[in-house]
Amino acid sequence: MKRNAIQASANQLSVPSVAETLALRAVHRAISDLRRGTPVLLRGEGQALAIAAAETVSAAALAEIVGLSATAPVLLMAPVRAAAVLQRPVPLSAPDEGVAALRLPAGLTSPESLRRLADPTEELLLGPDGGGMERAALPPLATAALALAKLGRLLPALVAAPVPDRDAPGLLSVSAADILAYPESAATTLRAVGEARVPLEDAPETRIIAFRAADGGIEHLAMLVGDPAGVLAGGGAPLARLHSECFTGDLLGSLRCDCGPQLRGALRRMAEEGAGVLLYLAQEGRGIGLVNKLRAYALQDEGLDTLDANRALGYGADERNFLVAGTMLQLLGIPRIRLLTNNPDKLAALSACGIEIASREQHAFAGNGVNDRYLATKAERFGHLF
Ligand SMILES: Nc1nc2c(ncn2[C@@H]2O[C@H](COP(=O)(O)OP(=O)(O)OP(=O)(O)O)[C@@H](O)[C@H]2O)c(=O)[nH]1
Ligand SMILES: [Zn+2]
Repeated sequence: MKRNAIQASANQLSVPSVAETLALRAVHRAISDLRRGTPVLLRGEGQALAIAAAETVSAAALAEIVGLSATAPVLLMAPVRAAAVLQRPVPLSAPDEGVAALRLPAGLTSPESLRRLADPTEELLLGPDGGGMERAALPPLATAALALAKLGRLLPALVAAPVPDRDAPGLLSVSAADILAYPESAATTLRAVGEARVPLEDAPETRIIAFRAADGGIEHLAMLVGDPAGVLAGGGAPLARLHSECFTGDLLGSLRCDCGPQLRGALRRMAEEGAGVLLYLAQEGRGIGLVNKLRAYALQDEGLDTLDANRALGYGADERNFLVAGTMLQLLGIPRIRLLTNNPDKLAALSACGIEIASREQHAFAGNGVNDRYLATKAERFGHLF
């Protein structure tokens, strides 16, 4: 069997320690619990917080949290969403505190009202005065709580109540510090787990290598077109593209974005040159997931642009971590590239991972009438280099 020279080095950089594996596993399990509406116990700094996602919490889970705490639960949200709910600005108590707590009036504690309070695509439940909702003191570990909901690609809104710092029967305990370290820890434990030759319409000489992190999350893919190792051996830099998954654009040909033409265009250009590597990253919707991207589209149809729509949901404009891409290139033995992109963040992130970017290759496609505003926002507000 003929083996690609690059494939041989496509294994793991270093074996994760037992502690690292346990930490990743606990966070991954906690994400699953939040997604199915089960409460989770956050622990750290001698404190503990019982949380459940507002989007999925059941009446039984709410009762469980209430039963564990001496105080009434509060609603944790991104400040921008809290301001929309209260219908007045929410000044932050510290410059980097990306979370606010709201006291829940008695009439607003059903799972249905919590879900609606969390979701900006729903009609506001409250009157113009905020319906009796008030800010509350921020409980401990609130930042990690919001981060966990985001890792679960849920709306970043949680019911939360401080509880005694000891195990609670039936609830999974997870360390707040492990949650905050998770994106980086997961990226550094990637290893190649499967590969095959997959001739593509646009690039017949293509191999696909799948990478999986120790958390067992969704795999990232590398498409090796032609012979990138040969280009490197000759002292050159192969073409490379970091492509974040876009179900609607890549698979369905959605006109709302430029992902489809960018994906096929990159593969075609690599095939024409005889070499290239396309990293297909499991970062749907700039890292907010497909469901939230659909919500963001609904908000865009009401007038917000792509950046403000993300923020209205409580997410950042771009939640991606490109360390996964840097790690994959290292595992593939590709330390030097010519990067097809218009996004300055990708250049900075790969350089920070020690990848040498020999040049940036522009990767722009004409608007189609539907995506013109999206492309304009990328240029004007994301600083894309068109
Ligand atoms: N949240 C959100 N994500 C979107 C929207 N439109 C497209 N996306 C996602 O944006 C990502 C596209 O990213 P990339 O193709 O890497 O594009 P980019 O960051 O503009 O960088 P370059 O194309 O390299 O210049 C995909 O994950 C899409 O699903 C949108 O309106 N909202
Ligand atoms: Zn897209």
